[in-house]
Amino acid sequence: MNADNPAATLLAEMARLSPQPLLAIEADSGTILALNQLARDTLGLPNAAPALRDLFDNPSLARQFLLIARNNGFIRQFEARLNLAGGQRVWVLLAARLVDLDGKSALIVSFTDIHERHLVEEALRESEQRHRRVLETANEGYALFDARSGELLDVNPALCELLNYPREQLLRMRPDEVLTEDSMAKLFEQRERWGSAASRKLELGMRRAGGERITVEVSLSAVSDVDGQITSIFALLSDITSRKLNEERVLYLAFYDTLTALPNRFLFSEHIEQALRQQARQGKTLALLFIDLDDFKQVNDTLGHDAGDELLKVIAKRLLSCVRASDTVSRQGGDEFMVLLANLNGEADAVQVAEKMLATLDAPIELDGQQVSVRASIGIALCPEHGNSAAQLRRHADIAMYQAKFDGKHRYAVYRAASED
Ligand SMILES: Nc1nc2c(ncn2[C@@H]2O[C@H](COP(=O)(O)OP(=O)(O)OP(=O)(O)O)[C@@H](O)[C@H]2O)c(=O)[nH]1
Repeated sequence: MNADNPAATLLAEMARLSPQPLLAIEADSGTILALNQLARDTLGLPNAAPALRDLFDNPSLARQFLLIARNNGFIRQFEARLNLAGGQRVWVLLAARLVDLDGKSALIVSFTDIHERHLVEEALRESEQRHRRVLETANEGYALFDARSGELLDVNPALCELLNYPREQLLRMRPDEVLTEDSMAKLFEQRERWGSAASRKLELGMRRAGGERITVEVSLSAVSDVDGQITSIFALLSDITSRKLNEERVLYLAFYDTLTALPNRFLFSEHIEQALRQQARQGKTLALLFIDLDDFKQVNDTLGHDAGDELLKVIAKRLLSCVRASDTVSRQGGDEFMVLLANLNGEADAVQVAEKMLATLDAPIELDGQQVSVRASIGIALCPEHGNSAAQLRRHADIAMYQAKFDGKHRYAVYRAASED
C-alpha cells in the first residue's frame, strides 16, 4: 500500500479488481495512460500501451469517440469494433467520463463485450432488409394490420397498385373502405377464431379506388408477442378476379343455356331429382311439361337464324311469366323447353298453366318490324300418376307432346297410358 496516498492505492486496487476492463486515456491525444489488468488481458496490450486509435478497427470512429467525450464530458454508449488480443476483432459498447488529471483532461473508459448480441442484431437487420426487399418487389400485395383495431400498419407497392391508392392514403384508410360488407363480416368471424390456427386463406371482395370490385385470395398469419398475444396480422393478397370470373363462366356454361339464360338440360335434371324427393315426402302432385314450338323451322327459313334466336329469347321470358318462382323453366335444346311445376293439387293445376302458356305465346312478337306469331304443343306428365322417376316422366311428357302435335298442334295433351302404343 502506498503510505503517502492511501486513496490512490485504494483506487488502483479497485481498478485491479473491477470486473470491467478500465482504461485511462489522455483526452486530447488518446494516448493510453493506464489500464487495469482485465483491460490489458482483454486487449492483449504490451506494457507500452499504444493510443486509443490503435485499438479501434476504424480510426475515424476513435477520433469521433474522443471528440464526443471531450465535448459532452461523458459517453454512455458508443458501439465500436476493437482489435483484441490474438487478432480478434470484437464489437464492444464503450462508456467514458472526462476527468481532470493534474490540470490535464483525461478519460476513464470502460467497455463491455456485445459481440454476440451485435451479430444477432445485424443478422436480424439484414434479414429484415431482405424481407422488405422481397415485399417491395413482390407481385403479391402485402399488408400488416393491428390485430385489435384493424388499423393498417404497413403495405407494399403491389397492394397500392392492386387497390389503386397511394401508400400514404391507403395507410390512413379504414378496412371497411376497401373491403366489401360481406368480406368485413368474414374477417370479423375469422378474428373471433384466431386462437385456433396460425394462418388462414380466405377469398375476399375488395373495392379499388374508383369503386371497381375485385376478388382477392388472402393468406393471413398471426404475429404474436413474447406472451403469445396476437398483436398484428400479416396478409398476402393476390388478385383472383379473372380466375373467379372464369370459374363462374365455366359453371354458368355447364348449367345454363347461353341464348336464353334458362337452366339447361343438366341443371333441369338436378331440379327434377330434387322435386321428386320433395314430392315423395309431401305427396303433392308434380308436373313435367314438354313444350315444342310449332313450325319453328319456318321462322328460321323466312326471317333468318338471328331472328329465330331473338324469338327463342322472347319465348323463354313468356314461359317464365306463366309460372311461380319455385317452378323451373329450362331450354332442352333447339325449340324444345321443359317446365317443372311443383306442389300442385292435381292435373287441373297443370292444365291451367299449359293453357296460360298457349295463350301467352299466342300474342304476336315484333321482329325487325314484322309481326310474328309462334305457337307451341305441350305434353304433360304427372307424378305420381304417370311415373315416379325422371326418366319415366320425361318419356311420358314427350309422348304426350307428340300426341298434341298429332292432334293438330297448338294444344296440350296429358299423357294417357294408351298413347304409348
Ligand atoms: N334460331 C335458332 N333456331 C334453332 C336453334 N336450335 C334449333 N333451331 C331450329 O329450330 C327448328 C326446329 O324444328 P323442328 O322442331 O324439327 O320442327 P318445327 O319446324 O318446329 O316443326 P314442329 O316441331 O313439327 O312443329 C329447326 O329449324 C332448327 O334448325 C337455335 O338455337 N336458334
